[in-house]
Amino acid sequence: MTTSEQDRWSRVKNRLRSNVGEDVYTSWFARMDLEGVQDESVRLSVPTRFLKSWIQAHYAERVLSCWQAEMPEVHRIDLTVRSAVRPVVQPKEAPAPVEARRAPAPELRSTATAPVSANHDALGGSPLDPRLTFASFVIGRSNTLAHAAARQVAEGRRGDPVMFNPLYIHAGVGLGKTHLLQAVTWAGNSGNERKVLYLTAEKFMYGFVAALKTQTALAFKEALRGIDVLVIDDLQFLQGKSTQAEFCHTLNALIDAGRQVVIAADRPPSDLESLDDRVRSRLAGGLVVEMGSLGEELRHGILKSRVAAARTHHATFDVPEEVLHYLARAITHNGRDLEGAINRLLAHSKLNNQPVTLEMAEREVRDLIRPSEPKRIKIEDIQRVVARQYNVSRSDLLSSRRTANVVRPRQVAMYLAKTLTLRSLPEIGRRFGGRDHTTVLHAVRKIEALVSKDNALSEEVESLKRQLQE
Ligand SMILES: Nc1ncnc2c1ncn2[C@@H]1O[C@H](COP(=O)(O)OP(=O)(O)OP(=O)(O)O)[C@@H](O)[C@H]1O
Repeated sequence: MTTSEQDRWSRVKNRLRSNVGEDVYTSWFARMDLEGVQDESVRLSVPTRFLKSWIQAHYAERVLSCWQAEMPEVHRIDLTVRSAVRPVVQPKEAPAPVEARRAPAPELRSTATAPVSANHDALGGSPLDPRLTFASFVIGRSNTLAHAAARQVAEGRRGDPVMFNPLYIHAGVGLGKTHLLQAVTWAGNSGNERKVLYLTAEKFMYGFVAALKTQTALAFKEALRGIDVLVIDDLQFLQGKSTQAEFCHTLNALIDAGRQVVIAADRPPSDLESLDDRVRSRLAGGLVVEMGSLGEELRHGILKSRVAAARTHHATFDVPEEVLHYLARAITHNGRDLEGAINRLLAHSKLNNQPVTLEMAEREVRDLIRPSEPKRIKIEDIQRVVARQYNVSRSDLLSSRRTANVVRPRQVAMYLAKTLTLRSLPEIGRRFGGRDHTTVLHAVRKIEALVSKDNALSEEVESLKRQLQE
């Protein structure tokens, strides 16, 4: 490549960087090379097929226009996968020991077909519950999309194009994240064709720390990257700079190598405040799906499926329809309480040798219902729900930005914090990026005045309240 071509390429890259932003640039373009320019076409290369198809699908136009800004005569970009155009040159020096020669994160293509069982087994995924499968997962309005995406991932075969990567599922406590992730793991592993590894973020963290201590970190990383589908649960618990850096490498390496990553957390990527910006943007770059609260119909379905599961071991156990309806209406909190209720009815009817009745159910699950206790709403929940409704991030709400699309949602969130929680104005101010209590008071008054005359806003606020109180 001539010096002038190199200079031009640097300028195009700079344009691209400012066009797409630093995060996107680093994730997708940092390893794109110029192979040559001929007449009207430019040849670029990337190290993996996945990068190629992603850039073609999402950024082809922008890459072309950045080139055209430098060279108007360019009308075509040919993007190739590097190994196909530039054979890897073996180093001349004496061969390094095998461990040291292992490829770092970006060159993981070489592990694509490597046998991984030994290391994979050594990795030891987190334990799986045999009951948490697709067969026992009940589909309802709030989880249809998450279920469909998870199924699609589970049914993929080695070598299939990966449609959304990572698949990121978030939901509140007990709404079925672990169930869905373990279902993906069971189903993915059942064909024995792919290696699917399920890890909680804590296990990932401790596995890495333990590996570092026993000097096996390299083998651990290799093993981790040698699997086809990595499933990570409870990502909100991932902490520590070096673990996060390792997680980021693993994520990039797997995604670039066309392997699937599935993640669950209790909040969207933008709210994982302890994670580095680059990781967050990479997480948000796949498919992010929220599972909402369990509606009554879904709760009823879950109860039914729990009873059916119990009956496989206790054939005489039965729960009348009216009891199921009562429980589905009364236990609104989460899936774990539904499971607990059925377990109690089962224990009670077995131990006392009595059939389940409505009266027995009311007595046995009383503490799971807490009818008079209003749900305690947290300021973070308000911020999360408001941010989602207005399509801004939670950090926007806490920031000092004063654009209209952020100011109004922030005022609504402050108003809800004042009306739905017992927090004082100064406390609310502190929780909204360290604002003064007079700012909160102004927001509360403003929204109070507006809802009395603006029907649309009043409906929005009511809908937010319903979502928070559900
Ligand atoms: N759609 C569903 N179908 C069947 N069971 C469900 C469903 N949603 C939740 N459950 C059940 O509710 C219980 C809690 O679900 P799970 O452990 O998956 O929640 P989670 O979202 O991972 O919670 P946490 O945030 O506490 O980890 C489990 O027993 C699970 O089987």
